[in-house]
Amino acid sequence: MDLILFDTISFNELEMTEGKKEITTIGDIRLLVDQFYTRIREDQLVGPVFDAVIRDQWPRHLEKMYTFWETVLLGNHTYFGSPFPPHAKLLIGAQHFNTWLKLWYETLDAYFYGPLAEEAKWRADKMAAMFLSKIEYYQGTGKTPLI
Ligand code: HEM
Repeated sequence: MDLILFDTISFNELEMTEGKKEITTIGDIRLLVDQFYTRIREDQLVGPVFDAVIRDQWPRHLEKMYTFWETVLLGNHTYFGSPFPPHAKLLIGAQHFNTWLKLWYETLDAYFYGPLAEEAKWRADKMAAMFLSKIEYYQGTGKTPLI
């Protein structure tokens, strides 16, 4: 009986991590970011919002996002921007952020497991909530964001 239980647990753990890896290198960050924005661009709700701003500058945007997530997850400080301002005047709300987060979680779960994969979800959750609350504030008051 014990043996059967042990086998079941091992099998489940194997299935959860099979073909996946922990996030450890800039190559992992690039894979994550590339796969995520491929999903973003294919999405009918959020894809057009990105494309309207980024147009033919996707390589530049992806390079910036590699540095952002490399800084957040690997602690190599290569991103020196201000994340919020490009979002301040976008006509987006809770539904857009929910879709963004769903695609982010799906991409992470498709390729990665482990503490940094979970941290990537946690960080994105917090930033999405912060962005949304600032956007709603600016949309409600008509004020211009300072930072
Ligand atoms: C539906 C939700 C979102 C939309 C539509 C969106 C859209 C955009 C757009 C249009 C840009 C500017 C790209 C450019 O000018 O090249 C941008 C930049 C960026 N976004 Fe988002 N974004 C969303 C959510 C998020 C979230 C949740 C995060 C953080 C986890 C994030 C992090 C960033 C960062 C770091 C930049 C670069 C800022 C800089 O110029 O330094 N975005 N985003």
